Amino acid sequence: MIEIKNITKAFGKLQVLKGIDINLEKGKIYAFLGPNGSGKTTLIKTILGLNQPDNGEILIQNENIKNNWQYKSCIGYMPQIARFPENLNMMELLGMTRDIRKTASDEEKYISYFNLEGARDKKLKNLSGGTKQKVNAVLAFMFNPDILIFDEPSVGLDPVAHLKLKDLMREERDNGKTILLTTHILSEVEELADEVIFLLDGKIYFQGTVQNLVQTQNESNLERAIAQLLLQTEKKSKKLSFQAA
Ligand SMILES: Nc1ncnc2c1ncn2[C@@H]1O[C@H](COP(=O)(O)OP(=O)(O)OP(=O)(O)O)[C@@H](O)[C@H]1O
Repeated sequence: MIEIKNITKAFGKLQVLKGIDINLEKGKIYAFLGPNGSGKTTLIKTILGLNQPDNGEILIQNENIKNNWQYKSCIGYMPQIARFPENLNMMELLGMTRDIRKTASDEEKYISYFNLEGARDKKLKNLSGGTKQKVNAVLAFMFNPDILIFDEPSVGLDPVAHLKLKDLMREERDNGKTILLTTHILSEVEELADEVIFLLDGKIYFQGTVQNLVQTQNESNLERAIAQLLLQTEKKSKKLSFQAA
């Protein structure tokens, strides 16, 4: 479904992605993990065409995404922070998005699912942070895309909305969608992820199931396995800087 081949990306002197190779299949939820600044959002934005990679290529449904904007219609994206035209109300925003996309949409289903009835006529600038995130969720799901990308989706959501979002992700995975998720909430990873992709220092440091990760680190749970991974890499980088000195 998504083939990522040797992607590199630098911002000035900062080499953020140093050669990423992954194949992401249909019907799976992939959780991208890694410390702050490890390149998770940069990789996601590259898949979305919001960043141009310096090298490498990305194929979605067998088509190279370079200079090809049509592929974006098969992706639903829920960003970390909602940024909307503030003077529109929710229905105007959804209507405008529908007019641009010109494809069938099912916003009413998701307005009702996320309990957004009361937000219909309110200006977006006056909505709470969590309500804006729910509007973002409606935008991500309403066109029934084959690929769904969530960047820290639970930030600001109340527990009911968070549960509903997780249920919907599982349902869509079971419908054959490919789901990419970045999160720092490890319980979310344990509950949802079919595979974990751990980014470190611009590379993929681990790819496999949560169970694999826990076993390879010889730990009792995901939190401890991740801590163990980070400790190992800290030791490695200290050793390298000691050798270089
Ligand atoms: N447009 C940009 N211009 C310059 N530097 C950038 C840009 N976007 C990201 N970076 C830098 O690239 C690095 C990776 O950032 P990125 O947001 O991909 O990390 P992340 O793994 O998503 O982090 P977090 O867990 O904190 O969200 C950071 O050092 C960040 O400052």
